[in-house]
Amino acid sequence: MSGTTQEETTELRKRQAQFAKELHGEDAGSKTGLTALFSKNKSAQKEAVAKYLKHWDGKTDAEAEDRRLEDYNESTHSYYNVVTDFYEYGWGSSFHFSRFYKGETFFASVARHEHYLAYKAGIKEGDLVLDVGCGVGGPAREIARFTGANIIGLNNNDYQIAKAKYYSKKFHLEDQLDFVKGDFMNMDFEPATFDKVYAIEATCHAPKLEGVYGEIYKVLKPGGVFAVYEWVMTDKYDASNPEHRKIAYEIELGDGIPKMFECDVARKALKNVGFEVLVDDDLADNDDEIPWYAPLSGDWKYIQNISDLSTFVRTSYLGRKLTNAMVSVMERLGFAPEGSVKVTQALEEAAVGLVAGGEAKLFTPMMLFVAKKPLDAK
Ligand SMILES: CC(C)=CCC[C@@H](C)[C@H]1CC[C@H]2C3=C(CC[C@]12C)[C@@]1(C)CC[C@H](O)C[C@@H]1CC3
Ligand SMILES: C[S@@+](CC[C@H](N)C(=O)[O-])C[C@H]1O[C@@H](n2cnc3c(N)ncnc32)[C@H](O)[C@@H]1O
Repeated sequence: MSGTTQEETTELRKRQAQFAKELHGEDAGSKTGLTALFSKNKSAQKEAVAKYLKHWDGKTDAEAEDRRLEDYNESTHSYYNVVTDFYEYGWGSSFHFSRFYKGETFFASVARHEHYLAYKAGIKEGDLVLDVGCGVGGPAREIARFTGANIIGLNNNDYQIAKAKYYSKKFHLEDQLDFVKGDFMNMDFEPATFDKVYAIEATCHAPKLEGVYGEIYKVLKPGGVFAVYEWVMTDKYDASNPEHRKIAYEIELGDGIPKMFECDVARKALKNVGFEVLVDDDLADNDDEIPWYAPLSGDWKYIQNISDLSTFVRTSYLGRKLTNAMVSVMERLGFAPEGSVKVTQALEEAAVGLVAGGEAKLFTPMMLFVAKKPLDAK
């Protein structure tokens, strides 16, 4: 975190890149989903799962929380090393939630959620844009096509960067897109580089929101805009209520988040680093007939379209049990690496916590903030 020297950062990056090669192989980009899972280096996968789960021992006291916050970089890196194949298998290449219109397909709603953020940020052709925590580049590809902007994706996970690069070549978007390795708590870009910055369901992995928002503020040009879909606990959340804390812990554990912050913490952090907040809107706080957590809810009444069936089969409660059983057999037979079942169990906790948090409106994955760096900022 803070106090890390340049040598330590370079050393950490080298180690993570080497480990990624060992775990996923040289041609990491080309294999997807469970096919990729079955071709992992088995001992490296076991190590990656252990590295991720070492901080998740059920403890929610301040000391346990501090350990998770301190180790956020390695811990998140390990989390995405082990979940990326499952995410792609179950959800596609955009790792975020979205609102659903009646009759709209799953993938149309995911794309619309991305277009909406681009529209709110005012991203236009020729802009230089930073995507903070870009995953395997699903949103960057969609927003590049939608707006004509040039986008750099920043990510601390080598496997996801390799995949994002592979896809941008495959879809002939290399002229508009680039993907770079880096920690969003300590960015390497020159100050005042970008016209716009966006982040989709990524900055919640930060140990301190002022840290990541401060870096974004620094790399934005004066007058530039930052738009974010933030994961936060809502004003209904009460950390002293054990039921509420249990839900927050399930979300933290299953989603690789050191600590879920409350909405007001995010709001204040934006202001503290110098932003002028233009939009402050929880997009999940509505009466949508089909809630954002519908695919995970297991309620078949939410299937809108025949083309959604394959997604729903993978994401619903029954579908997840089926995947878990399949992975369990494959692990026992030695086809899937040791630890794969533990990963499906952690993801199950995520799904349960997210649906419970969504139903009770204790949690939102789409707290939309649009914030501006003042024109006269230094
Ligand atoms: C972790 C953050 C900040 C965002 C990711 C949001 C979502 C894309 C994921 C949250 C829980 C994930 C699960 C799956 C896909 C991606 C998420 C919805 C699965 C459906 C993938 C297939 C597995 O068998 C079950 C997973 C349940 C959780
Ligand atoms: C849930 S995924 C969202 C990815 C992408 N925004 C999308 O919607 O598809 C969160 C992303 O944040 C990245 N991330 C987490 N912590 C990071 C850090 N400290 N620095 C850079 N990227 C980080 C992860 O590697 C992952 O790609």
